[in-house]
Amino acid sequence: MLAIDVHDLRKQFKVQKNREGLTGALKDLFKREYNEITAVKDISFQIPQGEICGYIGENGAGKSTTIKMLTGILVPTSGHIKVNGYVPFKEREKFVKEIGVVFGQRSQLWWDIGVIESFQLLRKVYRVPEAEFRKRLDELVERLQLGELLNRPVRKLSLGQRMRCELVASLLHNPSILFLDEPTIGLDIVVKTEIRDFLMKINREQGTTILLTTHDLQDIEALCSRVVMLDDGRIIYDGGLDELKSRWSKGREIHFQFAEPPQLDDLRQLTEGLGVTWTQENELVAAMFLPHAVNVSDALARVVGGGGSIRDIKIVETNTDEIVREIYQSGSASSEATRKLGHVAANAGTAGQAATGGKKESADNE
Ligand SMILES: Nc1ncnc2c1ncn2[C@@H]1O[C@H](COP(=O)(O)OP(=O)(O)OP(=O)(O)O)[C@@H](O)[C@H]1O
Repeated sequence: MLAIDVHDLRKQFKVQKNREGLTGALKDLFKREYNEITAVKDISFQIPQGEICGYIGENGAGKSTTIKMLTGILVPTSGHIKVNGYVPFKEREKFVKEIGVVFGQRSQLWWDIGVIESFQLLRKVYRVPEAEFRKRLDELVERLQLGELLNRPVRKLSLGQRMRCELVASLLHNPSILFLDEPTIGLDIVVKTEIRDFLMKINREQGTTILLTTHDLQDIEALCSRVVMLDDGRIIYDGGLDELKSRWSKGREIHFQFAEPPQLDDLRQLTEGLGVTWTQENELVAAMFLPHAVNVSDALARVVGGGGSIRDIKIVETNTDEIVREIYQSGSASSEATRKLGHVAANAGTAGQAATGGKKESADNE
């Protein structure tokens, strides 16, 4: 059985139009006018059990709306969804036991009570037997080093501590699918790394399927073998991360901060023949741009060995938004999208055999 099976999924929102001025407001009182926004436009994708898949796209692309439909919070306008064999918005009670959800920007823990009490409440909500709960809690607390936090109220936790507690909360009932919406947003690199390692482990050891929404390409690099990219409600890419990066991101940028103002010509000479380009960022910082084919350590060695006194070196990482933006700017998105959509459609065709019968479940907006 597929973990997630989505066919022709669409979500439209009705948004009230506000007419201008007093007469407009009066007219609105008597006869409301509405605009329709289509946030998700007939998308199809399938995720097998045990996969970690990144779900990316610019702000407003429709990621959260998809996740809300997949977790049963929103009812689709049309299309089919099955998550672990359930139609999320229809079979909620049974279905929620199968999934864990973490929205980085929102908490599922109660603010004023101790963390452990929130966990106990969730145990009751999910009807987890006490012995099983204890065993799981001990394991998760040890892994995420939450021991001394358990009795503190959530409002007194740092963001990193809270996020680790949110993860435990989402996993207490041992779900087989985890939905993570920006789980590392605002965290420092140490906590981000801890969380990524933890997610890798639960995926490897327990086969947990993970759908991850993020703007942080490092999250994707650390965790995902596959990426589904959304733009304006449509899937424009579904495939491996490496292919996406080599195809769409032009390369890496390294910033060197010098003790004395650097001479770009000298730097160009040092790296001659490598195919890198140099620009001046500010008085003391020069930026080296390396296309993918260039070996990073070769280029670094040449600059470092060049004799200038370097104060700091920073590798500037591309984030997912930049890749998405580059796709549009390169102007080749449409042909690529067509090719990829063809690929997606082909996949949907095969997976379609596993999908439920032909009846179309559709519902009104919430
Ligand atoms: N409840 C709603 N009512 C009306 N429009 C909505 C609603 N929820 C989302 N939208 C609209 O649907 C579109 C997609 O929004 P969505 O939140 O799914 O994007 P997103 O990809 O998750 O963006 P972000 O990265 O900013 O979270 C946006 O144009 C948004 O304004």
